[in-house]
Amino acid sequence: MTTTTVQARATSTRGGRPLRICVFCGAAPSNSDAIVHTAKETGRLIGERGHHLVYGGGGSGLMGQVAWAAADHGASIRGVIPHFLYERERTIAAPQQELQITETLQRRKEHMLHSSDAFIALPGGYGILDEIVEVLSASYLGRSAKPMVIVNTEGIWDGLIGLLDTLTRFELISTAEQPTFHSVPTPEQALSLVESLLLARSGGPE
Ligand SMILES: CC(C)=CCNc1ncnc2c1ncn2[C@@H]1O[C@H](COP(=O)(O)O)[C@@H](O)[C@H]1O
Repeated sequence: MTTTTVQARATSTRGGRPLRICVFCGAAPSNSDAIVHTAKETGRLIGERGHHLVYGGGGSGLMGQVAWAAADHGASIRGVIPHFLYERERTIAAPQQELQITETLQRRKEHMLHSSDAFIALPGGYGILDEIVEVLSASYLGRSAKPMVIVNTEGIWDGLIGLLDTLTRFELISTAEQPTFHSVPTPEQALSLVESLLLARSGGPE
């Protein structure tokens, strides 16, 4: 499938407007070239495929890499950042974007959940862990049907996936309400999966 075809099909899934793809990614830079590459690739693909990036609003670390790559490839961007993190995560410049400053971290997550069509989680720290669990629990509790795809570069989410399996095995998580999330090795696969999932449910829940 060519990039052009994907873009045309993907944008048609939400009444002709770009897909709003929320990328969760760390504020730290990481010491792994593979992880940095994943961040840049994700931004590049979002721009090249004509999508709209929603992200944490910072210029630092992997977040900044995603945002700059997306901007360099023509994406429109919305950054969502709590007031108290603005100084810390904007010491390194971020690209041109529509900036939403929230009162709290909780409001940031609510805003991201509400204003995105799908979520892609990249490597990150406590913040990303918190954001992944937020989307999973919204799905588990039936409050969101939006797809989430985890990019498992360097196998960093293997532990989390194993933990969820363990909780399920001990029947601490109900299998009936299993939240749907997908784990893939590359940004290319993440974007293609998000596009096909949204295309399949075109006209489904916003
Ligand atoms: C699961 C857990 C103990 C969470 C507590 N800690 C946090 N909760 C929510 N957002 C955070 C937390 N720590 C950092 N963040 C923010 O989430 C974004 C990604 O952070 P991180 O690099 O994954 O870190 C950054 O904007 C960061 O400032």
